Amino acid sequence: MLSRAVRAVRGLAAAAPAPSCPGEASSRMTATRRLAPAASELGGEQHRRHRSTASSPTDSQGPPKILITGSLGQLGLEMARFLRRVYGQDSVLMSDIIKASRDVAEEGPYIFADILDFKGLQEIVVTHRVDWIIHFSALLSAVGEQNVPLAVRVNIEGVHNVIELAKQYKLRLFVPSTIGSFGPDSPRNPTPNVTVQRPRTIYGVSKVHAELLGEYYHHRFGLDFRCLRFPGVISSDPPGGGTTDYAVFMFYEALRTGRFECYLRPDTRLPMMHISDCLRSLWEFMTAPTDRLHRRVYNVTAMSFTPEELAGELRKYVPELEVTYRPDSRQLIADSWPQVFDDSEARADWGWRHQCNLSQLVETMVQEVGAQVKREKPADN
Ligand SMILES: NC(=O)C1=CN([C@@H]2O[C@H](COP(=O)(O)OP(=O)(O)OC[C@H]3O[C@@H](n4cnc5c(N)ncnc54)[C@H](O)[C@@H]3O)[C@@H](O)[C@H]2O)C=CC1
Ligand SMILES: CC(=O)[C@H](N)C(=O)O
Repeated sequence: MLSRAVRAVRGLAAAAPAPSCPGEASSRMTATRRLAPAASELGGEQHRRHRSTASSPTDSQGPPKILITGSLGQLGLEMARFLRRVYGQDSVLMSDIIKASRDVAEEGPYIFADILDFKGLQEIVVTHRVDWIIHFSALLSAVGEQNVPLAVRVNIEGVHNVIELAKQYKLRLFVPSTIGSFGPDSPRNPTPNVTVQRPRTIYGVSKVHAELLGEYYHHRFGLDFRCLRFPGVISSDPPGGGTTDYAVFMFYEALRTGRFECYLRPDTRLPMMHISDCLRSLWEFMTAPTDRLHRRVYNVTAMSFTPEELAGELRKYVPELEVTYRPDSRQLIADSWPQVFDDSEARADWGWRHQCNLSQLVETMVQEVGAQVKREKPADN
């Protein structure tokens, strides 16, 4: 089965390795232009640079071997599909602590990896000759508040393990951060790359910890640590228990029932991004030449909207959509987060550009969620 993200690139030049948001012809042209040089770099200078920082200095050719932790979550599965398209099926090792479906297991290598088990991770890195780790395992903002001790272990101890491993074996390490690493004392509109960060969730605290530790290991030990602060990521895969998840749920409920009860107020503005932009930003950042990176942690975003603005756009496809609002504890979290994210440093330093705007995002989600909802319905006899 082709992934949703990969399906989204149909129509782009075959050489283009990354998914893009389906939209106007002009944005497809831009995607093709931007991606073609990146694809050609894979066999060239940039590719060799990957390997020169990797575990074995004698490997001067071939794609990087990439371990993704927490790869059965909302971002991990699509990231694995994306990177397998770029580097080949066997170059990407998916891992998690839950059992993969048969379909996922058949797509490429999948192994058990608990990020709390340092020796187990060490064995994986050595046995599979890992070059990059993309560390996705985490408890997100809302579920983190439900189980703080577990969030501390997974989000903080887990980062200690992968960071130490990356240092020992000279791996390139990506750890995502989030708009949730900011708090009520941060400027919210816009929120710059460097500003006050006093988050009020264990999720946010753990992400600030990861950012600072990664920067420290970079400066102290030369670790190739890379971190993007993502906004709410929207895809048709089930989200993992965050505050921005309402935006995904709205599509499902609109297309299933025409009604949606939102747990945030209608005017709650939050930064957001379609998964195709998220995956591409990560890959472009991971392959950016070191001399372009003036920082190790960058904000990235695509848009900001409120629940009522999203509902307004969605009514172009579901005119009868009724949305009611019943704010719960997630409102408090959202009220402390950025409303508009300033990602100008990522744009200036390594050329970040989003491709998917609100209307394109809604069009894509309506198609994908619509197809899923259709499959849920029992077939007519
Ligand atoms: N989805 C979003 O909107 C955003 C996500 N991020 C970050 O991106 C990363 C991935 O996010 P999602 O895919 O949405 O999360 P998710 O909640 O969907 O997936 C997280 C995965 O971590 C795994 N996991 C939990 N405990 C583990 C352990 N002990 N060992 C190994 N794996 C374990 C879970 O089984 C799950 O598959 C997270 O670090 C998150 O903070 C950042 C900003 C936005
Ligand atoms: C923005 C995030 O980090 C995540 N989606 C959450 O809401 O917790």
